[in-house]
Amino acid sequence: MKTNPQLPACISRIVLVGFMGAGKSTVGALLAQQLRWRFLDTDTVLETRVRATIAEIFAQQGEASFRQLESEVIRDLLSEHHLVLALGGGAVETAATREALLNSPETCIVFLEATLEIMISRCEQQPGAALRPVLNDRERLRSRFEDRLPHYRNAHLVIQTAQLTPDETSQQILAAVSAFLKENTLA
Ligand SMILES: Nc1ncnc2c1ncn2[C@@H]1O[C@H](COP(=O)(O)OP(=O)(O)OP(=O)(O)O)[C@@H](O)[C@H]1O
Ligand SMILES: O=C(O)C1=C[C@@H](O)[C@@H](O)[C@H](O)C1
Ligand SMILES: [Mg+2]
Repeated sequence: MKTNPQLPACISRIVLVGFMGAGKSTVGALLAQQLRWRFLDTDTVLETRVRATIAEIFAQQGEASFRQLESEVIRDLLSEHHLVLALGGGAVETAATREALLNSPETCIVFLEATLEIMISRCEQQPGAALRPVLNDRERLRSRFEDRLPHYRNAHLVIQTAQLTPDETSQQILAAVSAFLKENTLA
């Protein structure tokens, strides 16, 4: 695990970033349970808000429109406390989203890292893989991954997940942030 020096003095929300299949949704739910915080996933919040699936939004409105909606959802959720938030894999592509994340006080950003091959294989084992627009645009997948990496790496914590279970990943995050939690929410 790599820890960047600028971890916030107080943490009242944890945001998980990383490519599709990094484990943001899986680990985020576990982490929130352990902290007794709320867990939200921007993909799910967006789908509920727009009353359409991500595949439908991509097909009907295009990716630029999806990114705009995603950025609005993230901006809104960054005002919540005691929240673990899993971001969509491509959220860091949007400059306004990156800015909102880096300027959000008391927010700890955690990058879940693995190789592209491992993450593709994790995604392919999930139901609905055939409907995922970015996953299925295979020609652009590696360049998207490489373009996003420097943004993911701006996170406060970087965790290599390839050799870990989701529970071990969650435990590593807890160990790294527990001294910084604003309130003692651990049992
Ligand atoms: N060490 C690990 N950490 C996290 N997930 C793992 C790990 N090993 C295997 N997995 C599996 O990989 C999958 C990760 O998928 P998940 O939906 O959590 O990723 P995601 O980062 O939220 O992706 P997306 O950007 O597509 O929403 C899950 O099925 C999970 O069980
Ligand atoms: O990597 C991406 O661009 C995406 C990841 C998913 O979480 C969803 O936000 C959507 O399918 C796009
Ligand atoms: Mg997810």
